[in-house]
Amino acid sequence: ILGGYEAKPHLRPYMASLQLDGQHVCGGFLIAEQWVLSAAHCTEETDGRVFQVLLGAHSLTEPEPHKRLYQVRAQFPHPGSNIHNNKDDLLLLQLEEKAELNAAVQVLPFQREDRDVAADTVCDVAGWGTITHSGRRPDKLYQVERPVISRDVCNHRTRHDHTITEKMMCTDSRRRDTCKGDSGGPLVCNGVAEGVVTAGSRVCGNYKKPAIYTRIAPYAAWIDSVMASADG
Ligand SMILES: NCc1cccc(Nc2n[nH]c3ncnc(Nc4cccc(O)c4)c23)c1
Repeated sequence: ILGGYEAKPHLRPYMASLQLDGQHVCGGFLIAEQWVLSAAHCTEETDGRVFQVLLGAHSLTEPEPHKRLYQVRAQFPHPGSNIHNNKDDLLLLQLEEKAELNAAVQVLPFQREDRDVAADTVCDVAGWGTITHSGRRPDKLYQVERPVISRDVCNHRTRHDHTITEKMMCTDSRRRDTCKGDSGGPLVCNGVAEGVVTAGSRVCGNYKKPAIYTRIAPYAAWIDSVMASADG
């Protein structure tokens, strides 16, 4: 998160850190007791290894009462996701067991009504992604508020040049923005998860490249079908 500030500990009890060998790789969030939603692109440099999911955390390193690392039983990237574009950039992770819910571990509802969030709506996004252009990684969760920008503005030739589909949305990226390691985290508007951070052009903090999110509502049926079909 660039241009943001340290979050209040455990006020975002749905936040997940997707880790490999104890290293934060991507964000994610709890959508059901045994399920975390994130971004498919997060599996790109993992050469087939399965994530571990840290829940109940504010600090990535310090001991905290409700912090717990969960094993992942299975990972389900959206079948339409691919490395060449941002389409269908969603990843469902089934935890090895149901997460123990408490003050620091809670589920976040996601939007099921497929209607665009109005431009200028101020939403918030949090993550353990880099907090400087030089790539400094925080130990604590950071957050930032960002206004939604219309798809027409985001698709302008000088911005994302008509690559933003009706299953994506954008927020202004002037100075305050998402960055490396924030992918997979939720864009929360009025207490509901409306989008999932996708890296897009990977640029951070440049107003000419607004932040891009996969809208969740268009994928509600896919999410429900994967959760219903998986065992347990
Ligand atoms: N703002 C959109 C967005 C959301 C999520 C991730 C991303 N960026 C990135 N995702 N993956 C990456 N691998 C390497 N570098 C990256 N961006 C980067 C790093 C240092 C300085 C800088 O200006 C940009 C990214 C960008």
